[in-house]
Amino acid sequence: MLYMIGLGLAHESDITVRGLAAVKKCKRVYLEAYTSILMSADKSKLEEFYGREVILADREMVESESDKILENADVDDVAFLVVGDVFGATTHTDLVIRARDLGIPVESIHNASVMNAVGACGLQLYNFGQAVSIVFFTEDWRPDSFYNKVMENRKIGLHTLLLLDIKVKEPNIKEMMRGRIVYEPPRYMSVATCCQQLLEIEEKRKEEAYTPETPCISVSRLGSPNQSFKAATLKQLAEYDAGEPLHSVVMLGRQVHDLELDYLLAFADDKDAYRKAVIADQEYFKPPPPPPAPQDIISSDEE
Ligand SMILES: C[S@@+](CC[C@H](N)C(=O)[O-])C[C@H]1O[C@@H](n2cnc3c(N)ncnc32)[C@H](O)[C@@H]1O
Repeated sequence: MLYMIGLGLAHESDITVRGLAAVKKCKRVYLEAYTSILMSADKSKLEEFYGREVILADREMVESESDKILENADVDDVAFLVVGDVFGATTHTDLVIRARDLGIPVESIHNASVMNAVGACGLQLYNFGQAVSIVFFTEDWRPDSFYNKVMENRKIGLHTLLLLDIKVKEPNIKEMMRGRIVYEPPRYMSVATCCQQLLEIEEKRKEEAYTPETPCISVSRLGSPNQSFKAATLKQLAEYDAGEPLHSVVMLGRQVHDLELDYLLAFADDKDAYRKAVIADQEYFKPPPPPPAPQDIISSDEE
């Protein structure tokens, strides 16, 4: 059996009771170690907690050497651990498809994901549109495909969850050209970098999917003891230090319920200014008023 197990967001003890029971009986335990990090527990802490060896599975192993992970999984139990939920943002459906093709039974054991825990900022999950990923810009690669999705969300008034790039175990390109594999230190995109990149793309596209005054929320270290939120405009968050990783950003849509706003104001330094920014933002993509009902149209003869 291949067990796909979500670890939750921060602590080794965030794994579910059923997940832990499965890990303990598995012959091999892999930890997917490139799309997210368990903020309050490293490999050795996990090994101590599970009483089992944990094998780190980097991108290369999961994407190109999945046979290693799936070896004998038709007769032995193998666990594949994913920070957050197994199907939250990073889906790992490829691995499940390959297991199915090999006749290996698969069982998923779910957990909290950034995709649902973000509700802790006070916005209704029902009012979120498409989530987008923001990747680190390089000198010659500054992708803006997220922009159209944000525009689509904002046109129908929905909030956007922006998930930020993380780079673990990235080879240094210059060293690679010299034929040596040297890995860069891990990098996690900050709220400030994300917002600066967003501002740069708006400056380039000028279609007003959002503006520097658009209200946003900085979300850091969700689910950990030092989880924090900051409600501010995009421009303000471009200068904001959100502390240790992991970070995400939420950009508000026009549909903000009074209760959502009340909740958010607790995270704003200047509550009055933030309320004004939210109200002003509701003018963007505002739908035209509905046409009058036929009985309300008074003809000029009747007047
Ligand atoms: C590709 S997603 C992986 C999501 C994970 N599988 C899950 O279900 O939560 C990773 C990105 O989500 C965001 N993220 C994940 N956990 C977070 C947390 N605890 N606090 C803030 N952002 C988080 C960060 O932007 C991070 O780079």
